[in-house]
This record gives sequence, C-alpha cells and structure tokens, in this order.
Amino acid sequence: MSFLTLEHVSHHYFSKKSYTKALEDISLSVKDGEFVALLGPSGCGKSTILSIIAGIIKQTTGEVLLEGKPVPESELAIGYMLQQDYLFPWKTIIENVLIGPKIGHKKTNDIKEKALELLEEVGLANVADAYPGSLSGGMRQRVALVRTLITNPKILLLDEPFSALDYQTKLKLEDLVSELLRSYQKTAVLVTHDIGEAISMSDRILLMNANPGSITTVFEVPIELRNEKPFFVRRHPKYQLLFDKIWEALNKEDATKEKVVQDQHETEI
Ligand SMILES: Nc1ncnc2c1ncn2[C@@H]1O[C@H](COP(=O)(O)OP(=O)(O)OP(=O)(O)O)[C@@H](O)[C@H]1O
Repeated sequence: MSFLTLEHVSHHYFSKKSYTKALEDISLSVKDGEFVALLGPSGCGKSTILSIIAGIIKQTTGEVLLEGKPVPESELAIGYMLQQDYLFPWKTIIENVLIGPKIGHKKTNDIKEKALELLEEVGLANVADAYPGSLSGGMRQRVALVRTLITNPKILLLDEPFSALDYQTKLKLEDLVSELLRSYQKTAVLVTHDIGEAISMSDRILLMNANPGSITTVFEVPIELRNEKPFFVRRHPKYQLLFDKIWEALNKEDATKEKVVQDQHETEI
C-alpha cells in the first residue's frame, strides 16, 4: 500500500490583489521507507506540496492521503526540516531538542535520554548544554535534525535543509541525514534545486516544471546508488549518466518555455 498519496492535487493562492495557480494536477505516491526528491526551478510549487502534505494548507482540489487517511484525519507524526533551523537562542541545545515532546505533552522520563542518544549520533552530545549562538551553521542544522527525529515521525519533509550551508558542510550533512534516515527506515520527501543532492540521497526523483507547478518526468535512481553514502554516489558512473538525463530534461523544458515566450512576442508584434 502507498504510504503517501496525492491524487490530482491542484492549488491556487488567492488574495484581493493576486491569483496564482501554484499546482496543477499533481499525482504521486510514496512507499513506506522510500526517499523521494522533488526537483525543480524556483516557484514550481515544491514547498506548496510539502505544506499540503503537512496539513499546513489545504489543497484547492484533489486528495492527499497518509496511510490511506485524508491528511486532516491522519494522526501520523510528521517531521519538518527547513532551510532555517529556527532554534530558540535563549534555550540550550537539549532544551531546543525537547520542545516538540514538551508541546505535544510527550515529555516522558526517558525522552531526555533518547535526545542525548540522538545528539551523540550526530556528534553533538558535548554541546547539549550550550546555546545555539555558539554553534556553527552545520551544527545548528544537526540540532534541527535531532529536534525533528525526537518526536519519532514516520515521514520527514525536508525543505532545502542544506541550501544555507557552505558546500563542505552540506556534503557532510547529506551523508549524515541519509545514513540516519535509512537506518531508521523513515519515509522522506526532499525538496531541492540541486540535481546532485537529489540523485545522491533519493530512490526516486520527480522533476517539476513551473507555471503552474506540475510533475513532468519521474527518474528512478539505479539500485546500485541507493544504499551508498551520497558522497560516494557522486563518483559512480551511473550518477553521471542520470545527472546528464535530468540536465537534458531541464534544458528541454527551458527551451520550450523560451519558444512560447518568443511566439507570444511575435504574435504581439
Ligand atoms: N502564500 C502565498 N501566497 C501567494 N502565492 C504564493 C504563496 N506561496 C507561494 N506562492 C506562489 O506559488 C508558487 C509556488 O510557490 P512555492 O514556494 O511552492 O514554490 P517552490 O518551488 O517551493 O519555490 P522555491 O524553490 O523558490 O522555494 C509561486 O509562484 C509562488 O510565488
């Protein structure tokens, strides 16, 4: 059975002054334990899809099911990790990690132990009592990851979580996140602009196009690449082949868009 299903989902943003058709007829399904990437240009609706899955906004039309139940009825724990870490500067690292269980009234006796174990796994047990201000961007994002995992979500929504980091830190974190999520067999949807990141972390890549946002092509990541660390995936010959295919598909879409603009221009003249 599909773990997450979107059926013919469209979304329009309305305001007094504007109307944006953000998504049109999006259908996708994600299996339990699968890692799927949404890849596409800015404005193609990737974050809108995550917000709909998380139940933050309701789609205009179509259906979104988590384990077969419509999102508002689902009680499934969802983890959300964003580009910014949103750590509270006045709280220590361990306090920041425990915010979710505290708000959800799930602060059991062993939850602090679990938090320390997770901090240990990401190499941060020694800064549990420090404040976020004394940590680097990569360390802060690792805290954000622990804060996401502590509530034991079954599905993780990752909205460009590495895009604000320097390149070296980003590669290291991709390895860490990939290893952790696979070891805990989490289902994940990653939003990214980065072709390399999508190939090296996911099982399947859904390529999107903008105006309105739609899925144009689905790429399966070859099985040989899936259980490798992202850093090593980037060296595999099959990585390069897939990268070229995706690059070609993206450029084809751009060329089509340019042609439409040129045709419109010529019609206006
Ligand atoms: N709250 C909103 N009100 C009106 N329009 C919005 C709103 N949020 C997003 N949009 C519009 O919907 C479209 C899709 O936006 P969305 O942020 O989902 O795309 P994205 O692919 O995640 O972009 P990026 O990669 O730049 O984050 C864009 O045209 C955007 O301007």
